[in-house]
Amino acid sequence: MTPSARLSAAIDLLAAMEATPQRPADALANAFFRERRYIGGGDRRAISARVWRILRHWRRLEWWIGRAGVAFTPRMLVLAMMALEPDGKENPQTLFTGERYAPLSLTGPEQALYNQLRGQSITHADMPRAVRLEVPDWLLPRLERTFGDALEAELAAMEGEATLDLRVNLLKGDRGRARAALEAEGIHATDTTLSPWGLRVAGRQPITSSTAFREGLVEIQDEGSQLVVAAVGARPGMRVLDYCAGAAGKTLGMAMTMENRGHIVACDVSEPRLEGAVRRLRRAGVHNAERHLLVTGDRWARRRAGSFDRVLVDAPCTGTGTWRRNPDARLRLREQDLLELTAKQADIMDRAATLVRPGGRMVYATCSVLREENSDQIAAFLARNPDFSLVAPDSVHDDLPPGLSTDGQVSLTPRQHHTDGFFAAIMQRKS
Ligand SMILES: C[S@@+](CC[C@H](N)C(=O)[O-])C[C@H]1O[C@@H](n2cnc3c(N)ncnc32)[C@H](O)[C@@H]1O
Repeated sequence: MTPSARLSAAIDLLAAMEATPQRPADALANAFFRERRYIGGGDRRAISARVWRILRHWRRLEWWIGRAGVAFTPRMLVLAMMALEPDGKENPQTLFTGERYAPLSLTGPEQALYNQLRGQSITHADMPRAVRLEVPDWLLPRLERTFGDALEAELAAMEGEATLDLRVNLLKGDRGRARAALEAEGIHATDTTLSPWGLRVAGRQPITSSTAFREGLVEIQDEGSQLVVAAVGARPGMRVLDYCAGAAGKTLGMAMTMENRGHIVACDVSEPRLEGAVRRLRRAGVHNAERHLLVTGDRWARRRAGSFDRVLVDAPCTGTGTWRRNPDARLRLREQDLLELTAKQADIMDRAATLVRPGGRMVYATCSVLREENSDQIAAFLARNPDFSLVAPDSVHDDLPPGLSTDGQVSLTPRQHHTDGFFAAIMQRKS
């Protein structure tokens, strides 16, 4: 594709996002490219890179467009980003040509916007703090409560691009073997510093078509997510429950630390998500897992009360820890969502707790950085359930690196740990 045609496709993708603002950008982009199979891998990456860069700067671009008093359109967004790029080398005149596959020529107001913004810095002193930090107004006080003086630095790190991490599946081989297998296919990876099973891949690489991935030797999983698996400490012979298993991302990790021995149940209320687990479990060579769809008034849970050594609650959450991957999620998040999610998290935790055996452990985790979903939830749960208490990671079976948690709670952030934002709390039921 020519640079103009790529630009045109980026404008079309932004228009699709504007038309359905409640749909996640990555799902929209997947559908967009599926309908345009003629767009090759390199073009797709270039188009997505432009769109994701705009998503990361959305509130500031919106502010500049509003200040200029022009209509807020995908073309204006693209132009504003071009004008405000610190080392912007693109010339809109040569891209908006109106020729075949290129965007139409610039209108007067579009050219005026570009001229007005060119050479300015994207962040302006008059911007409200929430605009400058690219967060919804209602969320700013909550983020201030979480991060205090470190807020700006933490949010700056959350604006960066996420790393591409893999978990080596010890059921199939070790880190050295996985590194070598990937290297043989031109994929350079280095050991992660916190997860004992992680590899970090340099740049964007087509992992899913590699032999190591197809044979189940590696799985794509953020290092933070791997550390949640480590916090559970699932061991061979245990009975383990992954209560919000989704497509089994963490079930796979726990089956690995259980060395395929004992029994693990992956539960969820979503049938399609659990369905997604089947292929992954098979590829990873997991033999000790069962799936169970949770339904209202489930007798399955009642019959298994107090029977699991480990229960993981990987709760549905705002996903504020994954903004590096999904910058559009910031724009979609509403206060009502947070209120509904915190009520749901408390309910799920109470239900899951009934399944823990005396002396067993429940690990509550989210990929959120908000206290409301993390330490506040734990404090409220412990007040409601006095037979549970926080415990430090197991010193005998410890996959968590030292120093990450002393009180049984782990808070990871992109700035401090170079992972997604994750929270995990380890709680033990009285014997
Ligand atoms: C954060 S996701 C889980 C991700 C998954 N553990 C992984 O590692 O890939 C949260 C999951 O909770 C599920 N969920 C929502 N409400 C639930 C409920 N009441 N009980 C159990 N699971 C629930 C959702 O369907 C979703 O799959």
